[in-house]
Amino acid sequence: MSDIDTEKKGLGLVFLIGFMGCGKTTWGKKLAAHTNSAFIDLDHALEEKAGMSIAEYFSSFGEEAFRKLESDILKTTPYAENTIVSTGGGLPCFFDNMAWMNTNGKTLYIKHSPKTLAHRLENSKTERPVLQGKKGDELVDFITERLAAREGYYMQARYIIDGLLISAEMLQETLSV
Ligand SMILES: Nc1ncnc2c1ncn2[C@@H]1O[C@H](COP(=O)(O)OP(=O)(O)O)[C@@H](O)[C@H]1O
Ligand SMILES: O=C(O)C1=C[C@@H](OP(=O)(O)O)[C@@H](O)[C@H](O)C1
Ligand SMILES: [Mg+2]
Repeated sequence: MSDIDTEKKGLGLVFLIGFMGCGKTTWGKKLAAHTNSAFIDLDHALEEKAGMSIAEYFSSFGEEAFRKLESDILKTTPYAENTIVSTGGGLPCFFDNMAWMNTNGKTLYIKHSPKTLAHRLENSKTERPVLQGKKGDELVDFITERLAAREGYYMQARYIIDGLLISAEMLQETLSV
């Protein structure tokens, strides 16, 4: 298929997955702009529906309720034909969410090392209650452990890319195959 065909057809429904700080939100926005696709960040959709921030939701209702609502929003959001969806880092690892995304769209895992993720997360302004304010070596150790537990889900993605090599063009090319 030529580039022109791909541009006309669009990328379809794409789910970006991976650990907190890997760049799902950042690159989801950029890829959507680059390919004239709609953009949805599921964390943002959840905050809109709940009428509060994720941090507030966690402290009011706990993680179990958060995971149920997150899964519900994933499956009930009306997606336009060409939409880039940035998921929350834990979403693929609960219920049948990963299988659901693979059935309904193309999944792409943005893979990074714990050290890079820790560096990004320490400098990010987004509140992430799962991290409980951890920093330095404690944060690296936490990510190493949590990533090992989650990677079996992430690796079920249809496409897996090295996050250090990412660009909007590279994402578009990968997802067009
Ligand atoms: N090359 C890069 N790509 C994406 N994010 C980067 C990059 N370099 C630094 N960052 C920072 O890393 C963080 C990525 O956060 P975000 O896009 O919210 O990730 P996620 O949605 O996967 O948690 C942001 O604070 C961003 O500024
Ligand atoms: O990994 C996780 O458990 C979470 C990741 C967050 O999204 P990002 O991956 O966009 O930070 C958000 O869904 C929530 O704070 C929980
Ligand atoms: Mg995000």
